[in-house]
Amino acid sequence: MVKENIRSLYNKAVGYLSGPNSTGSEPSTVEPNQPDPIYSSWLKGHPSALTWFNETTCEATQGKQIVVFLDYDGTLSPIVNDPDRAFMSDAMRGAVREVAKHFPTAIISGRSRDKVYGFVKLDEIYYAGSHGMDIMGPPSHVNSYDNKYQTNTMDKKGNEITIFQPAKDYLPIIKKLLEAIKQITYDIPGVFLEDNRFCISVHYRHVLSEDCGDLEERIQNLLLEYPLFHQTRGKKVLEIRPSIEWNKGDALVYLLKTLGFPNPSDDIIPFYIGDDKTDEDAFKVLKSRGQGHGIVVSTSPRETSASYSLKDPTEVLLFLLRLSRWGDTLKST
Ligand SMILES: O=P(O)(O)OC[C@H]1O[C@H](O[C@H]2O[C@H](CO)[C@@H](O)[C@H](O)[C@H]2O)[C@H](O)[C@@H](O)[C@@H]1O
Repeated sequence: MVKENIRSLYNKAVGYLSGPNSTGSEPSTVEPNQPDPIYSSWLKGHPSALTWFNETTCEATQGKQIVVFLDYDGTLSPIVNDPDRAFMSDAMRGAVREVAKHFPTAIISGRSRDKVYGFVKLDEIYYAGSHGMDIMGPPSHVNSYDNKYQTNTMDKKGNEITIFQPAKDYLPIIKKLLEAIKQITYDIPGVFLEDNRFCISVHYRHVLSEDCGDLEERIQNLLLEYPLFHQTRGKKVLEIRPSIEWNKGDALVYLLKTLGFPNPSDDIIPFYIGDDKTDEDAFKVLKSRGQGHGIVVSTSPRETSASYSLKDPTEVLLFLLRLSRWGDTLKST
């Protein structure tokens, strides 16, 4: 039954990629007819994870624990104009669910944890919101983190979980900062503010290009009054966050520790798939630990610490389905 589900999801994704005359075999249309020479040369340094993750590489993972980390926007859902409508397809949800049946799986997003959960709606995975500053992970008995920021509790199903919020002390001031940002940006048409609990997103996708400089200047000036915060950038978004030494890479390490894999020498293969600048922190961690594989989602060449690439969420879907099929094979052997 599970195998049937995976096969039908996989065929659907392959059919989608191959177009209406699809034979159901691996899509040849994944490669454009006229490959861009710059992209092709970049691909040599960051090969497609779809090409690379074949039977031989799967075999090489045998005996090792695969752990899967996923970004949300631009990875599990396509980038869309309205941040409130970045829905995940049922096929993608099904694929993540299947992967999580075989391997510990976590989503690490810039969104608030509640918002990501609202899109993903899966109880069988872990979530880290606010760029990793709000983690819902496995029960942690690890002492190396400040217990002040760590709470052991139960999820809806009565399973033990740990909430880790290293920027907890900043909550009251973030609320104040959000109000201040509202006040200085209300007269710039197209600005959309998103409360990501421990971070604030200032979206400028719909702001006229001639107003963008002004918007950024106002934010910079305001941040002079809030020295405990700084601004980073995502896709058409300014992200305001507490200046603590914590990012998606730290969240990945935290989750690996609480999953029982504290050391770079542990026999595990973590995969991290993401499309944004903030995902680079996680790619760097994997690279420096010499553990697992970073997979960047990008249709164009870019500077990255990831080793492999996927073009878009549709290719992410195919990759996840392939991973879950491999998990199925492992189970039956
Ligand atoms: O870490 P992520 O899960 O990738 O979150 C990063 C930001 O993603 C969202 O914004 C981006 O996606 C929107 C929907 O596709 C798009 O409209 C926006 O322009 C993108 O920047 C999210 O809304 C932000 O709060 C996150 O910081």
